[in-house]
Amino acid sequence: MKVLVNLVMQERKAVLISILLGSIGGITAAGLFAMSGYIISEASLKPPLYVILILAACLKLFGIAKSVSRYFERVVSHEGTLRILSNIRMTFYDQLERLAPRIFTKYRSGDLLSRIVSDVESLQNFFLRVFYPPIVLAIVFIFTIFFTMFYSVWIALVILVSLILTAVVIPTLRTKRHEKVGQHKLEKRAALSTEMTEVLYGYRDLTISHTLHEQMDEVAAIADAYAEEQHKESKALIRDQALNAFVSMLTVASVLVIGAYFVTTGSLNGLYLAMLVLITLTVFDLAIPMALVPTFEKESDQAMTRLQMIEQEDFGKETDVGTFIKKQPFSIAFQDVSFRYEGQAEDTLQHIQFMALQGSRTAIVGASGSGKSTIFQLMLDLYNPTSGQIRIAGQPLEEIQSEDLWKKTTVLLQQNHFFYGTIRDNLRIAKPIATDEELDYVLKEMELDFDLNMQVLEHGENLSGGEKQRLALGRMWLKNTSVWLLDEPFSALDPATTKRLHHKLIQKTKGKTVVMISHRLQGLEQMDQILVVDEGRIAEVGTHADLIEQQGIYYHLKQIDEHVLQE
Ligand SMILES: Nc1ncnc2c1ncn2[C@@H]1O[C@H](COP(=O)(O)OP(=O)(O)OP(=O)(O)O)[C@@H](O)[C@H]1O
Repeated sequence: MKVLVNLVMQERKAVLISILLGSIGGITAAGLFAMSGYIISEASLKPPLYVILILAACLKLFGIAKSVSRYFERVVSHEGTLRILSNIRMTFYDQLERLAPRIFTKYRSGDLLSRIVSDVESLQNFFLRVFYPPIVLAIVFIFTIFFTMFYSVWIALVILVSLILTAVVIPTLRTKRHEKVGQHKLEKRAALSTEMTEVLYGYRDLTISHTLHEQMDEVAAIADAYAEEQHKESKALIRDQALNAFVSMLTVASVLVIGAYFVTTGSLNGLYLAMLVLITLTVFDLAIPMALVPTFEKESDQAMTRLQMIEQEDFGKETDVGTFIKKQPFSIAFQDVSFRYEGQAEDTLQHIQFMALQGSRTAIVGASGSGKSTIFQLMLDLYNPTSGQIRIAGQPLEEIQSEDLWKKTTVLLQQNHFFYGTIRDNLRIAKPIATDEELDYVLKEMELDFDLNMQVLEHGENLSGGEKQRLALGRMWLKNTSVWLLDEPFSALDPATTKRLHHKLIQKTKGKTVVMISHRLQGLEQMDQILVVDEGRIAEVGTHADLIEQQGIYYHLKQIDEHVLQE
């Protein structure tokens, strides 16, 4: 709640103008109806024409003032809300960006989508319906009560008591129930978004495996549950509004009865009765939406809490502290590093110890599942070691800002994302200022015969596996920092292309620190050291020649590799 108020108060000017215009709108509306009541009564007494004319002119004035102030109140408050939402989105996006590579270990993408779209969207009600309308209502009521007191203290008292009932007592009594309904609705909405995202991602696989219908049934069940929560909420809202409307009507009736009684006793001039009844009717019309305040307040609060959960999530690293990596290219050292994935019974990596010297080339090889990519992820600070230490340029990794590390490394992962757009857009991710000549050169280096304007479909759907890999390598060519980390850069390429690109890679990375994971064992003769990983341990270390001479795991893997190639 405090956070929400702070966010709204960043738009102080919009808040003040909305309150001012809202109050003018409310008071002029009350004035308009009061004046109408008065004219009706006055007209029955057949006053001179000029009196009617003056009153009618005032009526018009009130009408115009009411419409103009209402219009600008809406404009200012909605513009303010849009700015507030935009600030929230930016803040949330900054948090996501900071946590992005690690966040998927704890959150599913559909849930994140729901937070960034629906939860942020829910917050618009906070300013528009929760924050300033009650202040406007209070101002209009104070004005009305003082105005009414001038004619009858008792009628003013009736209005005051009814106001407390509609604006405070009834909403407070119902807050508890709304809390549950709102919470369930947000949870169901997040679940629906999560399941829908999964189905969209896996649509093709589900269709091929004939399980789409079952999956869609599950989604439909969640959608029904969400619709039910929405239905429950709508019912509660309507009930509350109806209750407020009932109290309002009761108040109007009371004012009429009490007023009529005072007219008969002579303590109220009958000329003012219609005016008092109509002013009461108008101001209570403004009070009816107050029934919705607790619901929207709770919903905003819960949505904000869901957004904040991510900010408060402990991903095991303070990314905003630490010094910068100054040395280029830098060395990477693992000192007795062990690592266990959350929820796993055993360590995936055990006592990993090695040093990739600055400007040297290291290859990590080993069987599938031996832990090569995990070493990589630790190196990139995507996970923290369970024990031991990783040092970058001699500094402990935990003291280095992840973003600084990522900025200074050229990283190729096994899976790379391609965006809907052109080849140019997809390459420029690595270097936004790259010229077309530069991009064309990179495409040529990657042996890709693409036009820069060629359309890339979502997830690179219209590219082959090898094309995607070369396009991703092209990004590396463009980024070209002094440290390269490559996870299976040629796994989707044929041996001949692999050989040519491997050669180019060696040329391109001269004098840089290179760590490359490789399944296949071609071209590792140029590596300064090869680490052979076996079941989470480093089983062998040495150059190609050393390891061949040792006739250990590497030697055997190499023999199998060559055998496979010959086949
Ligand atoms: N996020 C994760 N949570 C739990 N276990 C994981 C996770 N990622 C990988 N593992 C497990 O850790 C082990 C090592 O995986 P890793 O991806 O490091 O192997 P790899 O040597 O790179 O394999 P490949 O050559 O097939 O890519 C595997 O048994 C894998 O199942």
